[in-house]
Amino acid sequence: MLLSHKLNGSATAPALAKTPVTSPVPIRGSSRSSRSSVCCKASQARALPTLGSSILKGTGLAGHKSQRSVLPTVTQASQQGTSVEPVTPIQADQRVPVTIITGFLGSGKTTLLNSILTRDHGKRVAFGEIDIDSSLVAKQEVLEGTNDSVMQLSNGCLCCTVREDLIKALNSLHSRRDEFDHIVIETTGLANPAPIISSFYMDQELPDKVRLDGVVTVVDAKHVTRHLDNRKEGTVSEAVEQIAYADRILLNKTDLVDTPALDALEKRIKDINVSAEITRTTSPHEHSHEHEHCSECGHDHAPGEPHGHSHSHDHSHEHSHSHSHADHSHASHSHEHSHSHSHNVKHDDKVNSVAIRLEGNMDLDKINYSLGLLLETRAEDMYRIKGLLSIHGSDYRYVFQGVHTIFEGTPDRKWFPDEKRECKLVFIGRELDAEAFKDAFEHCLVKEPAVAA
Ligand SMILES: Nc1nc2c(ncn2[C@@H]2O[C@H](COP(=O)(O)OP(=O)(O)OP(=O)(O)O)[C@@H](O)[C@H]2O)c(=O)[nH]1
Repeated sequence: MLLSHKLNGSATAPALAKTPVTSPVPIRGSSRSSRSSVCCKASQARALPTLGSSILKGTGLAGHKSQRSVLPTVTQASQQGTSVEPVTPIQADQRVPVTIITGFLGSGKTTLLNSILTRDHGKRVAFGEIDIDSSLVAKQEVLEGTNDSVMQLSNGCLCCTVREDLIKALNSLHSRRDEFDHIVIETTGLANPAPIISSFYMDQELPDKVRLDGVVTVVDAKHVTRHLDNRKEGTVSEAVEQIAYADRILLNKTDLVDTPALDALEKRIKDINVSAEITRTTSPHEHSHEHEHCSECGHDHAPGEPHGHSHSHDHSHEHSHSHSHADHSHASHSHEHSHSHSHNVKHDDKVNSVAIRLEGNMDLDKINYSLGLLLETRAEDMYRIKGLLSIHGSDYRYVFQGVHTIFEGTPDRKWFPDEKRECKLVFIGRELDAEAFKDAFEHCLVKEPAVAA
């Protein structure tokens, strides 16, 4: 349902409120992604898209413009001897920011959203809910003061249906953009938010109207360990994927978990996604502990009430439950072991993060080549990439981000005269080898001539 609400307060997705700027894009593109390649089974099975991270200060680009390889645009600019400066002046981004809220069943998305929508933060929010798992996807749009209702979807290719419907809804909302400041989309269902995120980049016009501001994942601190561990051989659990795509993570229901367990959980989350900011939350829920929602059986239970299934809400029991998964360690154990961010992820989540920070300037051709190669060869494993680059010969910082085959980058602001020139890159994906990544990107640095003694 899409509703316009007067948002009060600032509990909104914190990733949202940045002041964006926009500019054209010397660095942009996506590896050979095409609509067909990101559609249907391919996109459902994996997930593709996303961005909206706060490092990207609004771009004039998006998927449809980024269907080209990441290489030619930049290389061309460089070879022609042209600078990599922005082509037109950086200007304020007028597009409507959209936040996607995702999270496992019962994690507290709706409760949090309700609190966002009723607090006094002076923003008007249009809110939409999309069920990405149901075989029948239905959606309604209702704007405050009106009763315009809207779209009922039929069965069909789910990701196409979701995408087409979302694109229509957002386009239609945009025509009334004076009525709200921000759009929030809550995803329901188990799946990862990939088809929704990709919608922002697959349409021709949408990227000029709305910008994906961020993906917020609500994590149920009480039950997430089980969800993280619950995966079929050779696959990644949906809970892991939801964490991997996040720009911001709300670790919710902290009232039900003790601090050491929360600390261990945060560590496990950071092993998956090192760049998302984690905020611990306790939602103002109606029936608190008396009736805790059970995400496993879908019902609310009073404390001590039999669940009719194996898990208990008692901490010690939950620990033993998790240990019963033979190939996983429990989150609470993770702090006892030293962790590697490369292959040996203790929990066998397979999804890990590599964060690289390098002082100095990058050679445009080399970084372009390296990123292009990565997109060519590891696109399916690459859930998200984000970065801030200092490019040799440019006064501008460059920010980029990508999801699987979709990639976009743009000049940000000028480096301050006394600012240290450095590059930061974050990769979140399956089985990423930190050392190999570091080596590859170190080679992109411009070697400064040795200073004579
Ligand atoms: N103890 C506790 N319960 C919470 C908290 N946040 C939400 N709940 C409860 O958890 C249950 C599920 O919350 P919802 O907001 O409906 O979760 P959801 O993610 O929207 O659920 P789905 O739409 O089914 O995926 C409700 O019974 C809430 O009252 C919290 O911080 N602490």
